[in-house]
Amino acid sequence: MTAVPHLTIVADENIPALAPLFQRFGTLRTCAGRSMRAEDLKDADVVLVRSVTRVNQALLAGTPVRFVGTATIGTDHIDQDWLRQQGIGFSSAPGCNADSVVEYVLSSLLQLAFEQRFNLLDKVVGIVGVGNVGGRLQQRLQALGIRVCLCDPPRQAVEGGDFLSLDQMLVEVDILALHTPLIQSGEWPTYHLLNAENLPRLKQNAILLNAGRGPVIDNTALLEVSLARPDLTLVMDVWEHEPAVCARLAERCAIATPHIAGYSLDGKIRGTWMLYRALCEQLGLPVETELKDVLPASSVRSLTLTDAEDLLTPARLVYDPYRDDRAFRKIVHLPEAEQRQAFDRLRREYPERREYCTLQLAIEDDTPGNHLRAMGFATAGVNS
Ligand SMILES: NC(=O)C1=CN([C@@H]2O[C@H](COP(=O)(O)OP(=O)(O)OC[C@H]3O[C@@H](n4cnc5c(N)ncnc54)[C@H](O)[C@@H]3O)[C@@H](O)[C@H]2O)C=CC1
Ligand SMILES: O=C(O)C(=O)[C@H](O)COP(=O)(O)O
Repeated sequence: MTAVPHLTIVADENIPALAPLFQRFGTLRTCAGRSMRAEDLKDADVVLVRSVTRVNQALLAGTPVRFVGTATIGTDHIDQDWLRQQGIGFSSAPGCNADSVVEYVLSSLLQLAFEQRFNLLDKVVGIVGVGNVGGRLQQRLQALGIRVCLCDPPRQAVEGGDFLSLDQMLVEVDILALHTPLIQSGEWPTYHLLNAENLPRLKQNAILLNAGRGPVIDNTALLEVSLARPDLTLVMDVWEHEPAVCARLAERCAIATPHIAGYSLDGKIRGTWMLYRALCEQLGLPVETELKDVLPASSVRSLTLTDAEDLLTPARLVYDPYRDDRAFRKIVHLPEAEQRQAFDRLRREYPERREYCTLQLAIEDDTPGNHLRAMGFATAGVNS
Protein backbone atom coordinates (compact mmCIF):
# COMPACT_ATOMS: atom_id res chain seq x y z
CA MET A 1 0.00 0.00 0.00
CA THR A 2 1.34 3.50 -0.88
CA ALA A 3 2.07 5.55 2.25
CA VAL A 4 0.39 8.95 2.56
CA PRO A 5 3.18 11.55 2.28
CA HIS A 6 3.27 14.53 4.65
CA LEU A 7 2.45 17.50 2.45
CA THR A 8 1.95 21.17 3.17
CA ILE A 9 -1.22 22.34 1.46
CA VAL A 10 -2.10 26.02 1.14
CA ALA A 11 -5.65 26.76 0.09
CA ASP A 12 -8.03 29.64 -0.55
CA GLU A 13 -10.09 30.05 2.63
CA ASN A 14 -13.29 30.13 0.51
CA ILE A 15 -12.94 26.51 -0.57
CA PRO A 16 -15.49 24.43 1.38
CA ALA A 17 -14.89 20.92 2.78
CA LEU A 18 -11.10 21.35 2.85
CA ALA A 19 -10.46 19.69 6.19
CA PRO A 20 -12.35 16.41 5.64
CA LEU A 21 -10.77 15.98 2.22
CA PHE A 22 -7.20 17.28 2.59
CA GLN A 23 -6.14 17.01 6.22
CA ARG A 24 -5.12 13.41 5.69
CA PHE A 25 -2.28 14.61 3.44
CA GLY A 26 -0.50 16.62 6.14
CA THR A 27 -0.57 20.30 7.11
CA LEU A 28 -3.45 22.39 5.78
CA ARG A 29 -3.24 26.19 5.84
CA THR A 30 -5.69 28.72 4.39
CA CYS A 31 -5.39 32.32 3.27
CA ALA A 32 -7.43 34.85 1.29
CA GLY A 33 -7.38 33.77 -2.34
CA ARG A 34 -7.35 37.24 -3.83
CA SER A 35 -4.24 38.26 -1.89
CA MET A 36 -2.33 34.95 -2.01
CA ARG A 37 1.38 35.76 -2.46
CA ALA A 38 4.59 33.79 -3.11
CA GLU A 39 5.52 34.26 0.61
CA ASP A 40 2.39 32.28 1.56
CA LEU A 41 3.69 29.35 -0.50
CA LYS A 42 7.34 29.18 0.51
CA ASP A 43 6.89 25.75 2.14
CA ALA A 44 3.84 24.60 0.11
CA ASP A 45 3.78 21.34 -1.85
CA VAL A 46 0.20 21.81 -3.00
CA VAL A 47 -1.81 24.96 -3.68
CA LEU A 48 -5.59 24.95 -4.04
CA VAL A 49 -7.30 28.03 -5.45
CA ARG A 50 -10.54 29.37 -6.85
CA SER A 51 -10.92 31.85 -9.71
CA VAL A 52 -9.63 34.93 -7.88
CA THR A 53 -5.99 33.82 -7.57
CA ARG A 54 -3.72 34.33 -10.57
CA VAL A 55 -1.46 31.29 -10.69
CA ASN A 56 1.66 31.97 -12.70
CA GLN A 57 5.43 32.30 -12.53
CA ALA A 58 5.15 35.39 -10.29
CA LEU A 59 3.22 33.38 -7.67
CA LEU A 60 5.05 30.05 -7.85
CA ALA A 61 8.67 30.63 -8.95
CA GLY A 62 11.02 29.71 -6.10
CA THR A 63 8.32 27.78 -4.18
CA PRO A 64 8.35 23.98 -3.77
CA VAL A 65 4.77 23.66 -5.17
CA ARG A 66 4.32 20.41 -7.18
CA PHE A 67 0.55 20.40 -7.63
CA VAL A 68 -1.96 23.16 -8.34
CA GLY A 69 -5.71 22.64 -8.20
CA THR A 70 -8.47 25.09 -8.99
CA ALA A 71 -11.90 24.13 -7.66
CA THR A 72 -13.52 25.87 -10.62
CA ILE A 73 -14.57 25.17 -14.18
CA GLY A 74 -12.87 28.25 -15.62
CA THR A 75 -9.07 28.19 -15.94
CA ASP A 76 -8.31 31.64 -17.37
CA HIS A 77 -6.58 32.61 -14.08
CA ILE A 78 -4.01 29.79 -14.46
CA ASP A 79 -0.89 29.91 -16.65
CA GLN A 80 -1.13 26.26 -17.66
CA ASP A 81 1.73 26.51 -20.17
CA TRP A 82 4.11 27.62 -17.43
CA LEU A 83 2.91 24.86 -15.07
CA ARG A 84 3.51 22.30 -17.82
CA GLN A 85 7.01 23.66 -18.53
CA GLN A 86 7.83 23.32 -14.83
CA GLY A 87 6.35 19.82 -14.59
CA ILE A 88 3.88 20.98 -11.93
CA GLY A 89 0.75 18.82 -11.73
CA PHE A 90 -2.52 20.61 -12.42
CA SER A 91 -6.21 19.91 -12.14
CA SER A 92 -9.33 22.00 -12.53
CA ALA A 93 -12.87 20.77 -11.83
CA PRO A 94 -14.61 20.52 -15.22
CA GLY A 95 -18.37 20.61 -14.97
CA CYS A 96 -18.37 20.84 -11.14
CA ASN A 97 -20.93 23.63 -10.96
CA ALA A 98 -22.44 23.39 -14.45
CA ASP A 99 -25.88 22.39 -13.07
CA SER A 100 -25.81 25.38 -10.74
CA VAL A 101 -25.19 27.74 -13.68
CA VAL A 102 -27.95 26.07 -15.70
CA GLU A 103 -30.36 26.55 -12.79
CA TYR A 104 -29.35 30.22 -12.53
CA VAL A 105 -30.16 30.66 -16.23
CA LEU A 106 -33.44 28.73 -16.06
CA SER A 107 -34.62 30.55 -12.92
CA SER A 108 -33.73 33.91 -14.49
CA LEU A 109 -35.54 33.14 -17.74
CA LEU A 110 -38.61 31.79 -15.94
CA GLN A 111 -38.75 34.91 -13.77
CA LEU A 112 -38.40 37.23 -16.79
CA ALA A 113 -41.06 35.31 -18.70
CA PHE A 114 -43.39 35.68 -15.73
CA GLU A 115 -42.71 39.43 -15.28
CA GLN A 116 -42.58 40.46 -18.92
CA ARG A 117 -45.53 38.21 -19.72
CA PHE A 118 -44.01 36.29 -22.57
CA ASN A 119 -44.07 32.58 -23.23
CA LEU A 120 -40.66 30.93 -23.43
CA LEU A 121 -42.14 28.51 -25.96
CA ASP A 122 -42.45 31.45 -28.39
CA LYS A 123 -38.77 32.35 -28.05
CA VAL A 124 -35.58 31.08 -29.65
CA VAL A 125 -32.65 30.74 -27.26
CA GLY A 126 -29.12 31.00 -28.66
CA ILE A 127 -26.34 29.35 -26.67
CA VAL A 128 -22.78 30.52 -27.36
CA GLY A 129 -20.32 27.94 -26.03
CA VAL A 130 -21.89 24.50 -25.90
CA GLY A 131 -19.74 22.62 -23.41
CA ASN A 132 -20.72 21.33 -19.97
CA VAL A 133 -22.86 24.36 -19.11
CA GLY A 134 -24.18 25.19 -22.58
CA GLY A 135 -24.83 21.52 -23.40
CA ARG A 136 -26.82 20.90 -20.21
CA LEU A 137 -28.72 24.14 -20.76
CA GLN A 138 -29.55 22.97 -24.28
CA GLN A 139 -30.92 19.67 -22.93
CA ARG A 140 -33.07 21.33 -20.26
CA LEU A 141 -34.48 23.96 -22.65
CA GLN A 142 -35.26 21.41 -25.35
CA ALA A 143 -36.93 19.19 -22.76
CA LEU A 144 -39.17 22.13 -21.93
CA GLY A 145 -40.04 22.40 -25.62
CA ILE A 146 -38.07 25.63 -26.14
CA ARG A 147 -36.30 26.14 -29.46
CA VAL A 148 -32.52 26.37 -29.20
CA CYS A 149 -29.73 27.48 -31.61
CA LEU A 150 -26.09 26.69 -30.94
CA CYS A 151 -22.83 28.52 -31.66
CA ASP A 152 -19.54 26.81 -30.91
CA PRO A 153 -16.90 27.20 -33.66
CA PRO A 154 -14.32 24.89 -31.98
CA ARG A 155 -16.91 22.09 -31.77
CA GLN A 156 -18.21 22.86 -35.22
CA ALA A 157 -14.67 22.52 -36.64
CA VAL A 158 -14.47 18.96 -35.25
CA GLU A 159 -18.07 17.77 -35.51
CA GLY A 160 -19.62 19.78 -38.33
CA GLY A 161 -23.34 19.75 -37.67
CA ASP A 162 -26.01 22.29 -37.03
CA PHE A 163 -24.14 25.19 -35.51
CA LEU A 164 -24.71 28.86 -36.35
CA SER A 165 -22.13 31.62 -36.53
CA LEU A 166 -22.29 34.37 -33.91
CA ASP A 167 -23.42 36.80 -36.63
CA GLN A 168 -26.35 34.53 -37.49
CA MET A 169 -27.23 34.12 -33.83
CA LEU A 170 -27.37 37.88 -33.28
CA VAL A 171 -30.10 38.36 -35.81
CA GLU A 172 -32.01 35.13 -35.24
CA VAL A 173 -32.34 34.54 -31.50
CA ASP A 174 -34.54 36.24 -28.91
CA ILE A 175 -32.39 35.20 -25.97
CA LEU A 176 -28.60 35.03 -26.21
CA ALA A 177 -26.82 33.11 -23.41
CA LEU A 178 -23.02 33.23 -23.24
CA HIS A 179 -21.23 30.20 -21.81
CA THR A 180 -17.74 30.33 -23.30
CA PRO A 181 -14.46 30.31 -21.41
CA LEU A 182 -12.43 33.53 -21.48
CA ILE A 183 -9.83 33.01 -24.21
CA GLN A 184 -7.47 35.88 -25.10
CA SER A 185 -5.86 34.62 -28.30
CA GLY A 186 -5.74 31.79 -30.84
CA GLU A 187 -8.20 30.82 -33.52
CA TRP A 188 -11.37 31.46 -31.52
CA PRO A 189 -10.71 34.12 -28.89
CA THR A 190 -13.66 35.14 -26.75
CA TYR A 191 -12.28 38.36 -25.25
CA HIS A 192 -14.79 41.07 -26.27
CA LEU A 193 -16.66 38.53 -28.39
CA LEU A 194 -19.58 40.93 -28.05
CA ASN A 195 -18.48 44.48 -28.68
CA ALA A 196 -19.42 47.93 -30.01
CA GLU A 197 -19.57 46.58 -33.56
CA ASN A 198 -21.91 43.60 -33.05
CA LEU A 199 -23.96 44.42 -29.91
CA PRO A 200 -26.21 46.85 -31.82
CA ARG A 201 -27.23 43.97 -34.07
CA LEU A 202 -29.02 42.12 -31.26
CA LYS A 203 -32.65 41.53 -32.20
CA GLN A 204 -35.35 43.95 -31.04
CA ASN A 205 -36.41 43.08 -27.45
CA ALA A 206 -33.58 40.58 -27.10
CA ILE A 207 -32.46 39.21 -23.74
CA LEU A 208 -28.69 39.01 -23.28
CA LEU A 209 -27.37 36.80 -20.51
CA ASN A 210 -23.73 36.41 -19.48
CA ALA A 211 -22.85 33.78 -16.88
CA GLY A 212 -19.47 32.92 -18.45
CA ARG A 213 -16.72 35.47 -17.89
CA GLY A 214 -17.10 39.27 -17.74
CA PRO A 215 -14.56 40.28 -20.43
CA VAL A 216 -16.38 38.18 -23.04
CA ILE A 217 -18.54 41.30 -23.42
CA ASP A 218 -16.98 44.75 -23.79
CA ASN A 219 -18.82 46.26 -20.80
CA THR A 220 -18.24 49.87 -21.90
CA ALA A 221 -19.82 49.11 -25.26
CA LEU A 222 -22.64 47.20 -23.58
CA LEU A 223 -23.48 50.19 -21.40
CA GLU A 224 -23.54 52.51 -24.42
CA VAL A 225 -25.66 50.14 -26.51
CA SER A 226 -28.05 49.36 -23.68
CA LEU A 227 -28.63 53.06 -23.00
CA ALA A 228 -29.47 53.57 -26.66
CA ARG A 229 -31.56 50.36 -26.77
CA PRO A 230 -34.02 50.31 -23.84
CA ASP A 231 -35.69 47.34 -25.51
CA LEU A 232 -32.76 45.08 -24.49
CA THR A 233 -33.02 43.05 -21.27
CA LEU A 234 -29.73 42.22 -19.57
CA VAL A 235 -28.96 39.44 -17.11
CA MET A 236 -25.36 39.74 -15.92
CA ASP A 237 -23.64 37.49 -13.42
CA VAL A 238 -20.08 38.34 -14.48
CA TRP A 239 -18.39 41.72 -14.97
CA GLU A 240 -15.45 42.94 -16.96
CA HIS A 241 -13.40 44.33 -14.06
CA GLU A 242 -14.53 42.16 -11.15
CA PRO A 243 -14.56 42.75 -8.24
CA ALA A 244 -15.15 46.31 -9.49
CA VAL A 245 -18.48 46.70 -11.27
CA CYS A 246 -19.82 49.47 -13.49
CA ALA A 247 -22.79 50.71 -11.41
CA ARG A 248 -24.49 52.26 -14.44
CA LEU A 249 -24.39 48.94 -16.26
CA ALA A 250 -25.72 47.10 -13.19
CA GLU A 251 -28.60 49.60 -13.08
CA ARG A 252 -29.45 48.74 -16.68
CA CYS A 253 -29.71 45.03 -15.87
CA ALA A 254 -32.99 43.28 -15.11
CA ILE A 255 -30.99 40.78 -13.05
CA ALA A 256 -27.49 41.62 -11.79
CA THR A 257 -25.50 39.30 -9.52
CA PRO A 258 -21.93 39.07 -8.16
CA HIS A 259 -20.57 36.04 -10.08
CA ILE A 260 -22.57 33.48 -8.15
CA ALA A 261 -24.27 31.52 -10.93
CA GLY A 262 -22.11 28.51 -10.04
CA TYR A 263 -22.37 29.00 -6.28
CA SER A 264 -24.58 26.09 -5.28
CA LEU A 265 -23.12 24.29 -2.28
CA ASP A 266 -23.26 21.13 -4.37
CA GLY A 267 -21.19 22.74 -7.15
CA LYS A 268 -18.60 24.13 -4.77
CA ILE A 269 -18.10 20.94 -2.78
CA ARG A 270 -18.07 18.88 -5.96
CA GLY A 271 -15.22 21.15 -7.14
CA THR A 272 -13.21 20.55 -3.94
CA TRP A 273 -13.84 16.81 -4.11
CA MET A 274 -12.66 16.68 -7.75
CA LEU A 275 -9.35 18.21 -6.63
CA TYR A 276 -9.07 15.66 -3.82
CA ARG A 277 -9.60 12.91 -6.40
CA ALA A 278 -7.00 14.46 -8.72
CA LEU A 279 -4.43 14.74 -5.92
CA CYS A 280 -5.03 11.12 -4.94
CA GLU A 281 -4.39 10.16 -8.54
CA GLN A 282 -1.20 12.23 -8.72
CA LEU A 283 0.06 10.56 -5.51
CA GLY A 284 -1.05 7.06 -6.53
CA LEU A 285 -3.39 6.85 -3.52
CA PRO A 286 -6.88 5.35 -3.40
CA VAL A 287 -9.90 7.65 -3.29
CA GLU A 288 -11.24 6.88 0.17
CA THR A 289 -13.79 9.65 0.55
CA GLU A 290 -16.71 9.87 -1.84
CA LEU A 291 -18.56 13.09 -2.72
CA LYS A 292 -21.61 11.97 -0.75
CA ASP A 293 -19.45 11.73 2.40
CA VAL A 294 -18.73 15.47 2.37
CA LEU A 295 -21.92 16.88 0.84
CA PRO A 296 -24.39 17.65 3.63
CA ALA A 297 -28.00 16.61 3.19
CA SER A 298 -30.20 19.45 1.97
CA SER A 299 -32.64 20.96 4.46
CA VAL A 300 -35.20 20.85 1.64
CA ARG A 301 -35.44 17.11 1.10
CA SER A 302 -38.39 16.82 -1.22
CA LEU A 303 -40.65 18.84 -3.47
CA THR A 304 -43.95 17.87 -4.98
CA LEU A 305 -44.46 19.35 -8.40
CA THR A 306 -46.90 18.87 -11.21
CA ASP A 307 -45.05 20.49 -14.10
CA ALA A 308 -42.25 22.88 -14.94
CA GLU A 309 -44.45 25.88 -14.16
CA ASP A 310 -44.23 24.80 -10.53
CA LEU A 311 -40.52 25.43 -10.56
CA LEU A 312 -41.26 29.15 -10.39
CA THR A 313 -42.51 28.86 -6.85
CA PRO A 314 -40.10 26.25 -5.53
CA ALA A 315 -37.34 28.16 -7.34
CA ARG A 316 -37.69 30.61 -4.49
CA LEU A 317 -36.96 27.79 -2.11
CA VAL A 318 -34.25 26.27 -4.22
CA TYR A 319 -32.90 29.27 -6.10
CA ASP A 320 -34.29 32.76 -6.60
CA PRO A 321 -31.92 35.03 -8.59
CA TYR A 322 -33.63 38.11 -7.14
CA ARG A 323 -32.33 37.26 -3.69
CA ASP A 324 -28.80 37.76 -5.04
CA ASP A 325 -29.81 40.68 -7.25
CA ARG A 326 -31.22 42.60 -4.26
CA ALA A 327 -28.09 42.07 -2.18
CA PHE A 328 -25.89 43.09 -5.10
CA ARG A 329 -27.75 46.33 -5.83
CA LYS A 330 -27.02 47.49 -2.29
CA ILE A 331 -23.28 47.48 -2.97
CA VAL A 332 -22.88 48.67 -6.56
CA HIS A 333 -22.99 52.38 -5.70
CA LEU A 334 -20.33 52.20 -2.99
CA PRO A 335 -17.00 53.92 -3.69
CA GLU A 336 -14.80 51.55 -5.70
CA ALA A 337 -12.55 50.32 -2.87
CA GLU A 338 -15.56 49.51 -0.68
CA GLN A 339 -17.47 48.03 -3.58
CA ARG A 340 -14.63 45.61 -4.32
CA GLN A 341 -14.58 44.42 -0.73
CA ALA A 342 -18.35 44.14 -0.61
CA PHE A 343 -18.36 42.12 -3.86
CA ASP A 344 -15.99 39.61 -2.29
CA ARG A 345 -17.96 39.62 0.97
CA LEU A 346 -21.21 38.75 -0.81
CA ARG A 347 -19.46 35.78 -2.35
CA ARG A 348 -17.60 34.73 0.81
CA GLU A 349 -20.78 34.83 2.91
CA TYR A 350 -22.99 33.35 0.24
CA PRO A 351 -26.05 31.61 1.76
CA GLU A 352 -26.53 27.91 1.22
CA ARG A 353 -28.12 27.10 -2.10
CA ARG A 354 -28.86 23.57 -3.30
CA GLU A 355 -29.29 22.14 -6.77
CA TYR A 356 -32.58 20.65 -7.93
CA CYS A 357 -30.82 17.42 -8.79
CA THR A 358 -29.95 16.80 -5.12
CA LEU A 359 -33.62 16.94 -4.16
CA GLN A 360 -36.09 14.15 -4.00
CA LEU A 361 -38.68 15.42 -6.44
CA ALA A 362 -42.12 13.92 -6.33
CA ILE A 363 -43.80 14.35 -9.67
CA GLU A 364 -47.54 14.28 -9.25
CA ASP A 365 -48.55 14.31 -12.85
CA ASP A 366 -47.04 11.32 -14.68
CA THR A 367 -48.47 12.01 -18.11
CA PRO A 368 -45.86 11.17 -20.75
CA GLY A 369 -45.41 14.81 -21.85
CA ASN A 370 -44.63 16.05 -18.35
CA HIS A 371 -41.80 18.54 -18.78
CA LEU A 372 -40.26 17.86 -15.40
CA ARG A 373 -39.82 14.22 -16.24
CA ALA A 374 -38.33 15.19 -19.57
CA MET A 375 -35.93 17.56 -17.79
CA GLY A 376 -34.62 14.67 -15.75
CA PHE A 377 -35.96 15.97 -12.45
CA ALA A 378 -37.66 12.69 -11.61
CA THR A 379 -34.36 11.08 -10.69
CA ALA A 380 -33.03 12.02 -7.30
CA GLY A 381 -29.49 11.66 -6.07
CA VAL A 382 -26.19 13.47 -6.16
CA ASN A 383 -24.36 13.23 -9.42
CA SER A 384 -20.61 13.46 -9.33
N1 LIG B 1 -20.74 32.48 -13.61
C1 LIG B 1 -20.27 31.43 -12.99
O1 LIG B 1 -20.44 31.28 -11.78
C2 LIG B 1 -19.54 30.38 -13.76
C3 LIG B 1 -18.94 30.66 -14.95
N2 LIG B 1 -18.30 29.66 -15.65
C4 LIG B 1 -17.68 29.99 -16.94
O2 LIG B 1 -18.35 29.28 -17.95
C5 LIG B 1 -17.39 28.80 -18.88
C6 LIG B 1 -17.94 27.60 -19.63
O3 LIG B 1 -18.09 26.50 -18.75
P1 LIG B 1 -18.24 25.01 -19.33
O4 LIG B 1 -19.39 24.93 -20.25
O5 LIG B 1 -18.23 24.10 -18.18
O6 LIG B 1 -16.90 24.88 -20.14
P2 LIG B 1 -16.57 23.82 -21.29
O7 LIG B 1 -15.10 23.89 -21.48
O8 LIG B 1 -17.21 22.52 -20.98
O9 LIG B 1 -17.29 24.43 -22.59
C7 LIG B 1 -16.92 25.62 -23.20
C8 LIG B 1 -17.39 25.56 -24.64
O10 LIG B 1 -17.12 26.85 -25.23
C9 LIG B 1 -16.70 26.61 -26.56
N3 LIG B 1 -15.97 27.76 -27.12
C10 LIG B 1 -14.66 28.06 -27.00
N4 LIG B 1 -14.40 29.19 -27.72
C11 LIG B 1 -15.56 29.59 -28.27
C12 LIG B 1 -15.93 30.68 -29.12
N5 LIG B 1 -15.02 31.58 -29.55
N6 LIG B 1 -17.22 30.81 -29.48
C13 LIG B 1 -18.15 29.90 -29.07
N7 LIG B 1 -17.84 28.83 -28.29
C14 LIG B 1 -16.57 28.68 -27.89
C15 LIG B 1 -15.83 25.35 -26.45
O11 LIG B 1 -15.65 24.72 -27.70
C16 LIG B 1 -16.64 24.52 -25.47
O12 LIG B 1 -17.56 23.68 -26.13
C17 LIG B 1 -16.17 28.49 -18.00
O13 LIG B 1 -14.98 28.50 -18.75
C18 LIG B 1 -16.21 29.59 -16.99
O14 LIG B 1 -15.42 30.67 -17.43
C19 LIG B 1 -18.27 28.38 -15.19
C20 LIG B 1 -18.86 28.07 -14.01
C21 LIG B 1 -19.49 29.04 -13.16
O1 LIG C 1 -16.19 27.54 -11.74
C1 LIG C 1 -16.03 28.64 -12.30
O2 LIG C 1 -15.45 28.78 -13.38
C2 LIG C 1 -16.56 29.86 -11.66
O3 LIG C 1 -16.81 30.85 -12.29
C3 LIG C 1 -16.73 29.82 -10.18
O4 LIG C 1 -18.04 29.57 -9.82
C4 LIG C 1 -16.24 31.12 -9.64
O5 LIG C 1 -16.19 31.08 -8.25
P1 LIG C 1 -14.87 31.59 -7.49
O6 LIG C 1 -13.79 30.67 -7.89
O7 LIG C 1 -14.57 32.97 -7.97
O8 LIG C 1 -15.22 31.48 -6.05
